[in-house]
Amino acid sequence: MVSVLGGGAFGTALAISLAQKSPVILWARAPEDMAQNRENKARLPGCELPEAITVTGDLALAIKDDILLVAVPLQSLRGFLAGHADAFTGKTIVACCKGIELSTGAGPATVIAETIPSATSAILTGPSFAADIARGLPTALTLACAEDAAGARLQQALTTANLRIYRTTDTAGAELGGALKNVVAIACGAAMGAGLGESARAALMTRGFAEMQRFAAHRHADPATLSGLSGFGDLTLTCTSQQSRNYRLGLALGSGSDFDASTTVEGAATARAMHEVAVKNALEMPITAAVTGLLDGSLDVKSAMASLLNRPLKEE
Ligand SMILES: NC(=O)c1ccc[n+]([C@@H]2O[C@H](COP(=O)([O-])OP(=O)(O)OC[C@H]3O[C@@H](n4cnc5c(N)ncnc54)[C@H](O)[C@@H]3O)[C@@H](O)[C@H]2O)c1
Ligand SMILES: O=P(O)(O)OC[C@H](O)CO
Repeated sequence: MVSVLGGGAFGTALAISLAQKSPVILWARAPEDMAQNRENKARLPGCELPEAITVTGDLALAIKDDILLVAVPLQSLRGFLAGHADAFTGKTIVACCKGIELSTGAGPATVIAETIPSATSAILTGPSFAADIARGLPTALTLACAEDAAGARLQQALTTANLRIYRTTDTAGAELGGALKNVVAIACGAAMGAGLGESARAALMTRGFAEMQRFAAHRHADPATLSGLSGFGDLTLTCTSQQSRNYRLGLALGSGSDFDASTTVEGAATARAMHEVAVKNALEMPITAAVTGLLDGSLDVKSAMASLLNRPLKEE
């Protein structure tokens, strides 16, 4: 059996998807409302929880299963795993989060390997909105696991009628694609929010993709992974849809409107983390630098765009 740890939008959607095949335990920090109303009103309203889902706040019960999908935000992943390290020993842990740690520059597969070395670690990533998965709309994701046999087992276990899963052993590429596309989505939202137009967005997506490839090469990821669902696929979705929280944060920054600070926006911390790694390693990441400036208030969108346009001309 599979357990899902994390009762936010994505954890709930994955549990709903898996419940088509078998019973699922969904662990949440505050399970009461979901358990009582059979709906995650706070994060995924309008999606009924099937009977096959047991909602619990008892982590020991959830961790009994062998396959554990962990859907907490990336910046919380290390603390969450380390806080229950004994219980996670020897398990198969699939990180369902996207980002790079601010304190270390590590992605989710590395965080699992460092905190629970005895675990088999994997990542589930790619273009998908929780609401689409929960509604049973067709979706394709990437499962990355360095051990191919374990990856194949997970691929089988997590595939459902509407959720098609591809697999790779390139965990570095999969974790970077999912993390970095969020930063580009903030940039695209900001450009659209400031009224700079769709041509500007296309330029940011393309040059943002070049930054993703550069960063991934620095981490020895396979360039082909970046061209797949977890990279190009998720970049396309996130930079073009108002369902994306990263894109919506960008829209708010660009248009000067308010944004609910309690929203999970992985790209904000990831932009800062990437920028630090880029500066330290002399990687050219001007869009990431511009997003970092927008987030800390040192740049506005028009001057950020001007700084990108005024860079020395170069070959593509
Ligand atoms: N929502 C989507 O459409 C979607 C799709 C694909 C991937 N993701 C990824 O899933 C991850 C989670 O996002 P989400 O959409 O579920 O966010 P969310 O804000 O809806 O939920 C986050 C959940 O994590 C819990 N949480 C936070 N810190 C915790 C901790 N220390 N211990 C235990 N629980 C903790 C919160 O209580 C909350 O229930 C992110 O990395 C996101 O990029 C989300
Ligand atoms: O709402 P976002 O911006 O976190 O995007 C959700 C998923 O990552 C899209 O694949």
